[in-house]
Amino acid sequence: MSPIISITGLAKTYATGFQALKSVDLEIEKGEIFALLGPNGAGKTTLISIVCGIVMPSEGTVTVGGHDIQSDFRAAREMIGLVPQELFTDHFESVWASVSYSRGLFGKKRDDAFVEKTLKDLSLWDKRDSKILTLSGGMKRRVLIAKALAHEPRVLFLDEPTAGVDVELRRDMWALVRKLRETGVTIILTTHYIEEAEEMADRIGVISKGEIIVVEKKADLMTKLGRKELRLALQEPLSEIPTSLAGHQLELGAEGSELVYTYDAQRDRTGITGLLTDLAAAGVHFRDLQTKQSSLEEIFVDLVKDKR
Ligand SMILES: Nc1ncnc2c1ncn2[C@@H]1O[C@H](COP(=O)(O)OP(=O)(O)OP(=O)(O)O)[C@@H](O)[C@H]1O
Repeated sequence: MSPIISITGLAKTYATGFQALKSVDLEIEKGEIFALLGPNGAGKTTLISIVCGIVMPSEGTVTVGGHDIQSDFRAAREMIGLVPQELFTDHFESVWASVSYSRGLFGKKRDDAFVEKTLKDLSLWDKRDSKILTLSGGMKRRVLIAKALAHEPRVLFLDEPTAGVDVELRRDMWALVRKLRETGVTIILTTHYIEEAEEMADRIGVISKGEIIVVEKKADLMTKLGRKELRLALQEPLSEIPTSLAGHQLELGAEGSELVYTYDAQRDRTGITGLLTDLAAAGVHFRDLQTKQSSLEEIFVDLVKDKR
């Protein structure tokens, strides 16, 4: 697949002297959902803001659909819709006026049918004449998305799209993002909610202290970096791990009634067969077992911790 966004050697030092981004290279593929994960202050908003032309880069280049964001700003910006974290200024406008205005800002021809379709897709049609200030928080977020989509962008940035929204609205937003992707829109979202990245993303980039430390397909990230655990529920609790089992990666859990074996599922030899043989020889019997793959959250915490 060809990249729709190419970022090369991107760096940003703010006027305070703070270096928020350090030589970031990243390609976003056409039609994917890309999640950018990172702790507070990692540089997510700075990165998005540069691509959207809100913040000037200190070094490096960015192209969107082949257009350089500096030398060919208008063409690059026209391809992008941005759903910011912050809410509105146009409280006294109606939903319809606000969304139509956003379209006009990009010099697009008036197209009432398109605005109508966008509002309908976002379940905002009934609210088209309502003033924005009368809407609930969830509805306001939908309006932000409608405004970002009003000029028919090919790339949509969502900065923390579901921060502070309830579970139901979060699910609605996820469904909506998927629907948008089906129409060929490329989606880049930043999120603190690992669950969101796990649920939504095709690929995940992890940013920490201004550097992209990992970019992987979600499934690869989970198998490559994830570890598996084998939990054995013991017939008799143990007070300590028998010395004959010291060669295995074991821990005692659940007050001695469980043995937890951690292994790398990618390796040819997981060591499970040897472990089971040694357990039998040590007279340790179990009544049940289960395996668990580490979650994206555990992987993320490990990655970011290593970086500190
Ligand atoms: N205009 C600015 N001037 C100086 N420093 C800034 C400016 N904007 C952001 N920073 C700093 O740059 C760093 C990265 O900020 P950024 O907003 O990009 O992080 P983030 O990953 O989006 O974090 P969050 O999830 O908290 O929004 C932070 O330490 C922030 O304080």
